[in-house]
Amino acid sequence: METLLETNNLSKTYVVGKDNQINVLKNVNIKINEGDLVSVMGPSGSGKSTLLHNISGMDRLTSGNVKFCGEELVNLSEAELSSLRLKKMGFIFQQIHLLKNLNIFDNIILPAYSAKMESRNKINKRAKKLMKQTGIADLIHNDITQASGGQLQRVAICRALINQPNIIFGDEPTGALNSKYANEIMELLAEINQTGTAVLLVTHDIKVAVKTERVVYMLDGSIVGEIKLGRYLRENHDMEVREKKLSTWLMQMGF
Ligand SMILES: Nc1ncnc2c1ncn2[C@@H]1O[C@H](COP(=O)(O)OP(=O)(O)OP(=O)(O)O)[C@@H](O)[C@H]1O
Repeated sequence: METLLETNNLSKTYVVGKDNQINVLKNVNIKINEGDLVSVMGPSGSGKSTLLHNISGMDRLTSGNVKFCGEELVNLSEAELSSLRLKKMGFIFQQIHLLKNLNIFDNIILPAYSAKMESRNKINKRAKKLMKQTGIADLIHNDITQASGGQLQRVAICRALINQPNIIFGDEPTGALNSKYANEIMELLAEINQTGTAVLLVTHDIKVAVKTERVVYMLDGSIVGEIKLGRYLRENHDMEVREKKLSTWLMQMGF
């Protein structure tokens, strides 16, 4: 597998107030290969979201570097970074940021129309295909007020996938959903990953992490452990065995 994303001693420091420095990420080294399915766990405040923001170029690191698709993010301008994010990365968050003045279909196609990489006809066709794949084909004419939370997260997934990114970053993507919807969304992300898109998720939810291929654990700004669970869809693993393995390990980590 080719390396898709790699950090080298990634550190992030915030300055709060006059001269109070907080070292939120401390020499983090993480490698994501093409097609990986990884989750990041750890206690609140350990730096998970900050890691996601820094490896995806949403935020600027303080020292070290991040290489994504062969590009050193530190060398890119803001415009180059946003173009890279638009074309090669997809994002899903706990709070689903959809535009209220656009209907569901238009929210999905917007990033592709903005990227101008393909004809509108081709984009529309892919959007319809994604809506079908994610089980929301019936919502094509609906406004975003005319869908459930679980359906809106599927809309966000379609939007994240519309430019055929190399990776999807999810920051607690199931955090606002009930357990049924959360489970469905995680199944969907695992299926999408099967088609080759890497997925990196920040999560507190063992039920989400258990469906990922490996779990890294963050504590106080550092990655302090990693467990490999294997691909559950591909290898048809026993869920109970995976859950036991993961929860025992998380307990050892102090979760
Ligand atoms: N913009 C900022 N300015 C100052 N401190 C920040 C900023 N963003 C995050 N922090 C601090 O960095 C630390 C890590 O925050 P982060 O959101 O990455 O943690 P997390 O592990 O994702 O937490 P949670 O699980 O609660 O979402 C926290 O102490 C937080 O207060």
